[in-house]
Amino acid sequence: MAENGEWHCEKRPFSKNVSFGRDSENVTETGCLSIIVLGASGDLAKKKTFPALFNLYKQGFLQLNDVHIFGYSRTKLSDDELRDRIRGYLPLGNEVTSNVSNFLQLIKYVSGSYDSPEGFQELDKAISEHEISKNSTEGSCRRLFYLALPPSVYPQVCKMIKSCCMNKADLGGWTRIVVEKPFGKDLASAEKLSAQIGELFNEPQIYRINHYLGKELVQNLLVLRFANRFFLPLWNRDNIANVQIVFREDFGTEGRGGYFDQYGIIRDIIQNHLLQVFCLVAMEKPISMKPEHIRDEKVKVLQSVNSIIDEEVVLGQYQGYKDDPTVPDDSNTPTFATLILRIHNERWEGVPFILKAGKALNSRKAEIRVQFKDVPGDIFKCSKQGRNEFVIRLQPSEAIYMKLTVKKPGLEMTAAQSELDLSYRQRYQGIAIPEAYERLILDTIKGDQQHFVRRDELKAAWEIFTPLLHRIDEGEVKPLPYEKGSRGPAEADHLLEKAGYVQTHGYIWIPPTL
Ligand SMILES: NC(=O)C1=CN([C@@H]2O[C@H](COP(=O)(O)OP(=O)(O)OC[C@H]3O[C@@H](n4cnc5c(N)ncnc54)[C@H](OP(=O)(O)O)[C@@H]3O)[C@@H](O)[C@H]2O)C=CC1
Ligand SMILES: O=C1O[C@H](COP(=O)(O)O)[C@@H](O)[C@H](O)[C@H]1O
Repeated sequence: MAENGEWHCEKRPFSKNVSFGRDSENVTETGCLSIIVLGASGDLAKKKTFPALFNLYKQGFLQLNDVHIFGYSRTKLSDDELRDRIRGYLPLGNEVTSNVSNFLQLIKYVSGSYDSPEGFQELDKAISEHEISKNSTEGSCRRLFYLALPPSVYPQVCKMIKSCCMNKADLGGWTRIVVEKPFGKDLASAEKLSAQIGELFNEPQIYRINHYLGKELVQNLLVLRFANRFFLPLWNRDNIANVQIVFREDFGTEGRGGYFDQYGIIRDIIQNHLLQVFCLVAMEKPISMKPEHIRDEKVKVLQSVNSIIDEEVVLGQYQGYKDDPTVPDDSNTPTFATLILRIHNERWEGVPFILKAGKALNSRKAEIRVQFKDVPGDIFKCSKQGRNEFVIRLQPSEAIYMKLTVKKPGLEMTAAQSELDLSYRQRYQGIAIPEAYERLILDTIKGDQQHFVRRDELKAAWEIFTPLLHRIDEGEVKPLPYEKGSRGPAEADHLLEKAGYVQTHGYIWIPPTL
């Protein structure tokens, strides 16, 4: 931040960094960089991966004289055809046209299969040609493989990368792979996938991406919790009544029904995105901000979570979900879930963490809501007004606000609910908040694994949900129908109430306008 209080993003060359968690410390990164997007013809690649690379390019993190980007998939495409597919998805501000075309010229396409060496050998040749053209010493080059592919092909693709496309020697260069969620369907399948990939790559080479960890306010959580004195004594069972972590979408699974039906809302959102947020809210203070220290604490809190009980789960499926021709008529897949996690430790015993996610609801938002207990000896009858709440709005309209009771302005001594409000759009005017993928891809290039999921963390996450997921898969726990555009099943609100959440009636936070 500049002295005048404004934030700005410097245009700068890719810097040598000192992040913890790199493949090897104290190595000067001089070799050229190849970013290979596998599954380049797909949805994620065009909507997220290439746009994120474009943003990094615009800010000077990817340099024309240093970086090359390769797309790889089975679809037969020319370089220009791939560029044309991508062009329409690039986030254009007041863009100079030459920026877009220079970026697109960085991209080459190679077509090949995922399970035989020919295509990968051709890819390796193309990468090597690029490296040679940049006069890079063999072995000093950096190769980043982004698997924008269905997880079913991860093992074979990793084998092919390992046998055909690795950086040739260890002269400061590296080979890293980025894998997308869903990483497995349950504990056994995730462990199998981890073992298959783990035989080929070391943990520091594997980046399990979860884009929620790249969101601005998720990245803010540890700072908020551990850099502010006033939260430290309050953040525990003595003061906090309950915590909600909520994800809502106001659209259904249209166009993705086939994928979604095999996974459901718990695997799609709760086991990964909401659980990562949960870790950051509930974990103990790490020894330092080093990635391994943070991830150690996340694993500890995950391992302290009790088994989920059926009485603390409400599942829903929106009416019309099964109209999608790719969804079976007898689908038992939940598109909505509210469930309670309970942590068996000194800080959190007895505090319900309510995780809620749903598709086709009445609004789109993601937030964390920490509700405090009632004031003891309440001389103002504050509890009638509602409880103190600390809310972190992850999206849309990023904000942090604190609901508190104040004297209503005027002659009378009346208490009323109000808020201390840090709305980002208002407070940080003119600051573009980076896209999650942009940040995370930059981390993979820097070798910073703080915002990526470690193998033992993933295992602990699946351990929490697998028994419930199996009961759902077996049809033992069934989703309740709910209307599209509603709040979800009413039973979910009853569960919240039962868990001790007290809703403030007649109060609504309105994001300030400029
Ligand atoms: N799309 C999104 O918004 C998000 C996606 N993800 C994850 O990212 C990954 C990629 O997602 P997305 O781009 O949507 O997926 P797509 O279905 O678009 O698949 C990507 C590419 O993979 C190839 N492919 C598709 N199905 C198969 C198959 N059965 N066997 C081999 N290759 C196949 C296709 O390329 P070709 O046929 O040309 O080889 C396709 O273009 C997935 O793991 C997904 O869960 C995560 C978060 C959000
Ligand atoms: O991973 C996924 O996330 C999106 C929601 O992402 P967001 O950044 O827009 O909140 C969700 O729609 C999708 O089902 C899921 O696979």
